Amino acid sequence: MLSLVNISKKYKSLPILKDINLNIKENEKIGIMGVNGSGKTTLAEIIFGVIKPNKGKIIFSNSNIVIKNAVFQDVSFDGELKLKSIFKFFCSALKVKCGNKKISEKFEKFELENQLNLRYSNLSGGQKQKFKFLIALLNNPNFLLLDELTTHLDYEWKIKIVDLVTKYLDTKECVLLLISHDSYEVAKLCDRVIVIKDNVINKDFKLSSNFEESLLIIKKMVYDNDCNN
Ligand SMILES: Nc1ncnc2c1ncn2[C@@H]1O[C@H](COP(=O)(O)OP(=O)(O)OP(=O)(O)O)[C@@H](O)[C@H]1O
Repeated sequence: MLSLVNISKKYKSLPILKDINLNIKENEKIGIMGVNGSGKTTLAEIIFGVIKPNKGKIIFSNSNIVIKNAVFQDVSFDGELKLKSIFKFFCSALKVKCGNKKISEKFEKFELENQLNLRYSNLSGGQKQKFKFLIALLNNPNFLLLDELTTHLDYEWKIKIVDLVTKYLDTKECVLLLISHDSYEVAKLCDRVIVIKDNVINKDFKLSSNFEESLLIIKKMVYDNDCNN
């Protein structure tokens, strides 16, 4: 569906990514892992066209229309705006019909109905994360990037959000790129993992359809834990 060919990125003279080659197939769910500052978000921003690489190209080999949506960890909305206004703005921009009843239903699903008329700046970190995810699903994307999806969420909401993503992915042909430090969500949501280290894709491996097995594979491959010991 999409190929990265010899992608390199530097900030000033500091290399972040060097000659990255990556093929992403239809419907793949890829976890992008690696230590802080290894270049995960940079790679995702290049794929999403937010920033340009210094070298290399991206080839889309699918004629289907790709609706790419993303939840970036640092992207925010105007804090003065109320959630309902932001939501309506996106409905209109994305040409999604949403009356008041539909809006209430969507907000209730994420337990944000009491925040509908609050300003974005008044939300907690977890509520902001849920709201960004709600917006990201508005137009049924078939290419979804989630950057540290559950970072600000408590345990209960982490499980719920992973569940909501799973349900969404079950009903839709969709590529998922999940940037994460969290083995639980990667094992739950992904079928393949790439690890960025020393500016390159250092590991690229498949996960199992069994969650427990996937957790063990991640522990072994990412954290170099020999699970038999
Ligand atoms: N606009 C920028 N200008 C200069 N350096 C940048 C810029 N954006 C990112 N970097 C640097 O690029 C490197 C990779 O950053 P990136 O955000 O891609 O890492 P990451 O793997 O997503 O990290 P984390 O897990 O902490 O979110 C970091 O050293 C960061 O400081």
